Amino acid sequence: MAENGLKKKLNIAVVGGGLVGSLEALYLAKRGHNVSLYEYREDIRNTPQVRGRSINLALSVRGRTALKDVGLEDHIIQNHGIPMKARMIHRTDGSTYEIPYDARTNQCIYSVGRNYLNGLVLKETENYTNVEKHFNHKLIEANLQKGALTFLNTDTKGTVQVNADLIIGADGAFSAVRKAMMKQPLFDYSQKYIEHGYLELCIPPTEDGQFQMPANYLHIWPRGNFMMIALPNQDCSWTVTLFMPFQNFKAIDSEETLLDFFTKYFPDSIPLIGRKRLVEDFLGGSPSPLLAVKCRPYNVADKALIIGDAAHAVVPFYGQGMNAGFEDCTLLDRLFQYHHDDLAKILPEFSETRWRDTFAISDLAMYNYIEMRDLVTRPSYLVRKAMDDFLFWLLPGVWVPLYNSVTFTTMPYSHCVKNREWQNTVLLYLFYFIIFCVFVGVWSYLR
Ligand SMILES: Cc1cc2nc3c(=O)[nH]c(=O)nc-3n(C[C@H](O)[C@H](O)[C@H](O)COP(=O)(O)OP(=O)(O)OC[C@H]3O[C@@H](n4cnc5c(N)ncnc54)[C@H](O)[C@@H]3O)c2cc1C
Ligand SMILES: Cc1cnn(-c2ccc(OCc3ccccc3)c(C(=O)O)c2)c1-c1ccc(Cl)c(F)c1
Repeated sequence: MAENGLKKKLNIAVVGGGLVGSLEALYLAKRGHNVSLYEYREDIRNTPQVRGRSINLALSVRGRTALKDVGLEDHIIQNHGIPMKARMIHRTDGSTYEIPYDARTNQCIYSVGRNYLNGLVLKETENYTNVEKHFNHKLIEANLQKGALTFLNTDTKGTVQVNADLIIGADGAFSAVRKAMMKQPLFDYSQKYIEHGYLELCIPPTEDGQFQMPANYLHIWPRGNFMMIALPNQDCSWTVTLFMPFQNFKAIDSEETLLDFFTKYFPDSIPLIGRKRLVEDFLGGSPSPLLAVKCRPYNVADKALIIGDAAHAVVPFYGQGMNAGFEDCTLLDRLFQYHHDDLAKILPEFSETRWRDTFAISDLAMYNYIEMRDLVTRPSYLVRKAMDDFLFWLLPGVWVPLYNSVTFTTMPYSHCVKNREWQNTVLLYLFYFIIFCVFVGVWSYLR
């Protein structure tokens, strides 16, 4: 707050015009600050889909809450997002069965196009004269304490010096802003590449432009150490993502080994993708790596902050990365409101209150990745899921399964984990009680 009691207009540089950076620029613009958004790539509204980034994503409640704040939720839900009300599990014999997310309240997640959503948010910033967007600007140097940034203009090959009251790094998993933060004392950082990579394939629409599979489902082919999913697109195609260890990708190096593999594990997908298209896209592509990043704190004094994948890149096995990054923007906006734009209070409080939840979703996603291999084959998982679903039906306000609390509520991620631990304890005692009753019953019968 300025001395005269009026709100001080901050000059804020947002580095990264991806999903989270463009949303954060919009949030800050709505607060009246002067925002300069710097993006390495060209304006995605003028370029085709970037390979090596998922083409569509699952949007759930946390992401929707952010979009509602900036007035874009209704547009996305009514005009673009495709509701997925259940999982459609595909067995190896090609048969399928569905598991609703929540039959009682028709909860669903939405499949949204990455480029469409990013472009929509960028377009919305054009309604604010206090937002400048600079594409083809790559951050190459940062003095965070001084609020000084140096960009390479990849068009002119010249450099651009920028000074800002606040630097927000939303420049993704390989963040240059985070790299500058790592020079700060007491900055903790860890990263992990998992052994799995991912490759995207496409199930095209039928000749008359319809979906080849039931549309309102998240299709999952769980196969132990690898799994495949498909999310629907607006053009009635499907973006199929195969997650598999790199060594397995490497072993599939010919049309014959490819078709043998798909015939064994995903036979129903071959006619859907098309043999020719499958061979071309699989052998013509290469799997992308999956990286998890954990770090803290997210701020440097009242000068700089990292959000989104720059702060907490997670493996995609919970469909929460973008949702978590959007939630960063929501929580940051609440702090701006509460502390009247006082960065000396906002930034440290964001770091201190957020890291437990981002660590929790990172661990949950990694847990899902590890557990998924056994989940669908291990009887104990299936029993647990059945008990979860029954108790959720019996006590909906009390017993919320882990996936539902993460995906369909804004319960802090760390509370979702605590909630699960409480449920595990209850089920364990319930299991012991059942064993005890069986024992007493058998003992009484045999007496
Ligand atoms: C296979 C896969 C599936 C996924 N599925 C889902 C899902 O279903 N649901 C979900 O919620 N999340 C999902 N995610 C995660 C989601 O994609 C990310 O969490 C999200 O894109 C993070 O957004 P971001 O803006 O923080 O980072 P990014 O999307 O990586 O954007 C960072 C931006 O910064 C720019 N940039 C980078 N370096 C610089 C620099 N030096 N100077 C200037 N600009 C720079 C980049 O060009 C980019 O535009 C998935 C991820 C993967 C890999
Ligand atoms: C993109 C996105 C959005 N949500 N989810 C998701 C995650 C976990 C889930 O449950 C654990 C489970 C999944 C698969 C098999 C058994 C249990 C469920 C579910 O239950 O529907 C849904 C994903 C996703 C992302 C990657 C893979 Cl590989 C995947 F399968 C799903």
